[in-house]
Amino acid sequence: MAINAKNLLNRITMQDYNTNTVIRLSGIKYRYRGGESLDFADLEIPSGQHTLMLGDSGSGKTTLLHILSGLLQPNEGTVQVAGEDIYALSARKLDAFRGQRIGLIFQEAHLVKSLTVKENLQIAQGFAGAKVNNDRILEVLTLLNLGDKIYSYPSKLSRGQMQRAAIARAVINRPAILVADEPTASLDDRNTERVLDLLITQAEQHGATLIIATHDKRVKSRIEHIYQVS
Ligand SMILES: Nc1ncnc2c1ncn2[C@@H]1O[C@H](COP(=O)(O)OP(=O)(O)OP(=O)(O)O)[C@@H](O)[C@H]1O
Repeated sequence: MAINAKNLLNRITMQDYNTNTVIRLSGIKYRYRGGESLDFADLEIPSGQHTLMLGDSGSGKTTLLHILSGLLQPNEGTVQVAGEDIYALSARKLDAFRGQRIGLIFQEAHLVKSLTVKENLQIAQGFAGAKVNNDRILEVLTLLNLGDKIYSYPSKLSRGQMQRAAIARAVINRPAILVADEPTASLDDRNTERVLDLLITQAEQHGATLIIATHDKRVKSRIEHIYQVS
């Protein structure tokens, strides 16, 4: 075949795409006990891309986030994250992998109530097998405007502060993938903008891949790529 600029470009683009894919889902099916099977379209997400998972309530967004985060093994299909077939890993290795590579933000903050904000971040560092790094904790909390809450217990935080503490915990280990489930649910427009700014800025600072699941139409204008869950 004659070598010309066009087919060279095609080859380079294809190779780049393949090596940069950070999440690859194929043939995924999940069935809750007694429920119908949820089937998901195949998905490839290039490293650093920001993706919105959009779908009606009950369509399976949370289920899919849990599957790609290593929390819920599908009945069928493969899940590759950063080149690893994650459900082929031992439970211990999968825990460490998740702690190092994936930052999760759930609908509820799920902070440990008996620990201060600082201690919650220290256990997140420990869970990923990293050494406790108090400088990093202060850096992240300051960035998220929570520096003065470092010794506070979760019960003393406002809803917005709790959510920012959950974002701090998700980004503390500079994960390659940041996953947020309905981060703007029940927030007013101003706070929705703030939370999205935080997530996008945090992801951009470390070139992280950002995945947000929502049925909040306000988020749509901020994220370029859409994966429809139906
Ligand atoms: N623990 C469970 N046991 C049984 N069925 C479940 C369970 N969790 C979810 N489901 C069902 O699986 C389907 C997908 O749920 P999922 O929470 O993934 O949807 P979602 O798109 O995230 O919804 P929402 O936008 O309301 O959060 C729904 O029909 C739901 O009822």
